[in-house]
Amino acid sequence: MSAPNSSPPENLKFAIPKKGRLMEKVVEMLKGSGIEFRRQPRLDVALCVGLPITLIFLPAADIAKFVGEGNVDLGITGEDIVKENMVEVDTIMELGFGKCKLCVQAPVTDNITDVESLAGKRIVTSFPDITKQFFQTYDEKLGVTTNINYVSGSVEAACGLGLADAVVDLVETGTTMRAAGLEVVHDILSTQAVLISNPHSEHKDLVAKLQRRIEGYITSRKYVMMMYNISNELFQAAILVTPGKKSPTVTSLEGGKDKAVSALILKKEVSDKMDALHDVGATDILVLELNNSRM
Ligand SMILES: Nc1ncnc2c1ncn2[C@@H]1O[C@H](COP(=O)(O)OP(=O)(O)OP(=O)(O)O)[C@@H](O)[C@H]1O
Ligand SMILES: O=P(O)(O)OC[C@H]1O[C@H](OP(=O)(O)OP(=O)(O)O)[C@H](O)[C@@H]1O
Ligand SMILES: [Mg+2]
Repeated sequence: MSAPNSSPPENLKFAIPKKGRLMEKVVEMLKGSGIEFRRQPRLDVALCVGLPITLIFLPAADIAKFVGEGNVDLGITGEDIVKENMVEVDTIMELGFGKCKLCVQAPVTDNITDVESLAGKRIVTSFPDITKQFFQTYDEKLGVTTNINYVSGSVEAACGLGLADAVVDLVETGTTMRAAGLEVVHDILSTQAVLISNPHSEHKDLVAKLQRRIEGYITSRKYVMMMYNISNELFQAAILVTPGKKSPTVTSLEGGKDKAVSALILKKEVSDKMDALHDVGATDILVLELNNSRM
């Protein structure tokens, strides 16, 4: 695989998915993290504004290999792809999107409950190495050879077409699997999108800066700022409800009888926390969206 070499040599090379659901999320995340770029139509390389970074748009399935081999410094792809490629990369952070499971799936009508009974049969997948590794133990135990065939997409069609007895593919909602008349026989692994870097990259400082920016953005998507007033007597009970990410910020209100508290709250807990604060006796409860953060 040759290095993408159309960027200034001193720039950090950052590979991101060129299409699909991961690309949409990554572009949104980079924008929110202040990593702006201008991409010309049909070009797979873009320079970042005000940062010595060249973005390279690549198929998600190729990114782990590019990072592992040092063709690029940094990349975003699925953990499933990192494992399938068996490359040595540093996983800098989990990104909280692209979450799904890699599962062994078989036709519902076959009523297979034990994955071991698929050893020695025909399996179709886009993850041949993980699949091979998974079935190896059963193959050795039973003295058989599972027949694993690679396809790059639409894996679920393989059983219906008579090409496979089972497939190994990703399941998120299960809609694709059910539409193909399949069911999960066994979960192999859980995956999500990750930021990965080449262990020998010369851009450690810039990688650390990008990590801080992305972490700040992720925190600002996960949390809101909750503010309220509470009397001195009820204060201890209230801060048990809102201990904050590190600790709440507390100021005394004019007159000294009440306190104003602000604390970060997980978005998913907002309604429960507001109810609990109301029950404790807090007033003037406000919830503010975060634009960005740096912890
Ligand atoms: N349904 C899904 N839900 C969540 N994450 C997913 C899902 N499908 C794939 N992924 C994650 O995204 C990675 C890339 O898959 P994706 O489908 O986005 O790319 P692609 O197959 O190259 O593109 P496309 O499907 O648009 O042709 C997968 O390896 C996995 O980590
Ligand atoms: O459980 P679900 O919510 O249905 O999602 C799982 C499906 O999503 C992905 O397919 P994609 O749409 O990317 O098509 P592809 O297989 O052609 O890549 C994956 O390969 C599964 O088929
Ligand atoms: Mg896909």
